[in-house]
Amino acid sequence: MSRTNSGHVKLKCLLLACISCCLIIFFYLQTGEVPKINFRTACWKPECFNTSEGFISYASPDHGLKATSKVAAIGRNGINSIEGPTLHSDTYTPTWVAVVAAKKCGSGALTYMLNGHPSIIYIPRKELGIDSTCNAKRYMANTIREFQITHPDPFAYILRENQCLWKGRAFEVLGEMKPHKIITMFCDPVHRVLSDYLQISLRQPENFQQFKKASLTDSIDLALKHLYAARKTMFEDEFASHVRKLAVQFPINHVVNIVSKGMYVYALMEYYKHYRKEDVLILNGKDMILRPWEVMDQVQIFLDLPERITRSDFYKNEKTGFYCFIRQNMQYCPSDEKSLTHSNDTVKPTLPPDYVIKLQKFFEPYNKKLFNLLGFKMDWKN
Ligand SMILES: Nc1ncnc2c1ncn2[C@@H]1O[C@H](COP(=O)(O)OS(=O)(=O)O)[C@@H](OP(=O)(O)O)[C@H]1O
Repeated sequence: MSRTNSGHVKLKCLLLACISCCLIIFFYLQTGEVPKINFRTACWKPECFNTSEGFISYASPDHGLKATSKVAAIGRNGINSIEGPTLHSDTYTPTWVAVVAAKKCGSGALTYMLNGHPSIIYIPRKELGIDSTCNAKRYMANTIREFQITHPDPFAYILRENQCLWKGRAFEVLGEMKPHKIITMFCDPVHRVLSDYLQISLRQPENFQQFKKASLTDSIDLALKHLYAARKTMFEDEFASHVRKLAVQFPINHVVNIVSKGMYVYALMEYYKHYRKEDVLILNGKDMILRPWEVMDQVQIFLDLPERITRSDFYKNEKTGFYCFIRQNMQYCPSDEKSLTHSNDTVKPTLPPDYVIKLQKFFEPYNKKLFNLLGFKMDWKN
């Protein structure tokens, strides 16, 4: 072999090695798994790179799951086209659902009640023993696999991870373990400010220290000042991403967050980049308080589950004003201390009327954008 020829061969090898490294890094970033190259079935044609059944197979432990097989045809909402692990047979796999609701909009009651459905398993995050499931990709993927083995029967697994609402790409890192469907819940952003402030000041005093004991109205003023100034100096896209970052990068107790977390449109926009609209269910927190059985119905239809939770599973607790859920051996009936802003017989804090107006004015354009994106309005009036 001539010197030039061997030089070319070396160069080609080097190039091939570089491409392989890039692919491995890309794959790792996407899935959190180190890919194992199966040379026997390797396909180096460009079209192979577009399919999940190309030359890469998973090196993760085999729990009896076929990592690359297709999700079977289940449900009328089209999840049959989603790639995912198949359990035990090629014809059935449970639906993975992530509840990512706006903080203080009623997702606690929602998930608890849904857990009363015989075909739903709600997995509390504390059971997973991690702080956040948005980015703990390897851990999440393994835990989900294990749950699928220990609970092979139920139709849907629900995980509540409200922190992920502001990280629209959050679940992408889970790769094939990404939830199939998303349930979110929004409520009146004006009332949410009060609810959030009280939650931090009364229930999380350790976080409240850092609020520097700003009063509710001082906190709102500071937050509005920041957000109006940012809006003025930034382009729309830049501002949207700034709002998303506030919720994620600023500490939980940052005053700006009590207002910015009500600008739901900027959270939802990101979700729609990663999920089809029909795979995202938007619920109204107000319905959860007034007609929880209707919310349950929406979820049952969305997940294509048999209607097991009905109106007769609810009764009103006149003392708290909330509906309680009772079904077989499950009961959810929060005491009047659970709610920080609602109760029928104790005086709860309210927002001063001038602050209601200030906040309504601030949220108006963002609510409008949200309703345009949704194609329907949410009634948040009391
Ligand atoms: N049935 C029932 N029982 C109790 N509470 C109910 C119920 N339905 C909705 N809500 C409203 O849920 C609000 C708390 O929301 P979250 O559970 O999402 O809070 S958190 O984000 O998990 O901290 C909570 O807000 P506050 O009343 O402002 O505390 C409730 O109004």
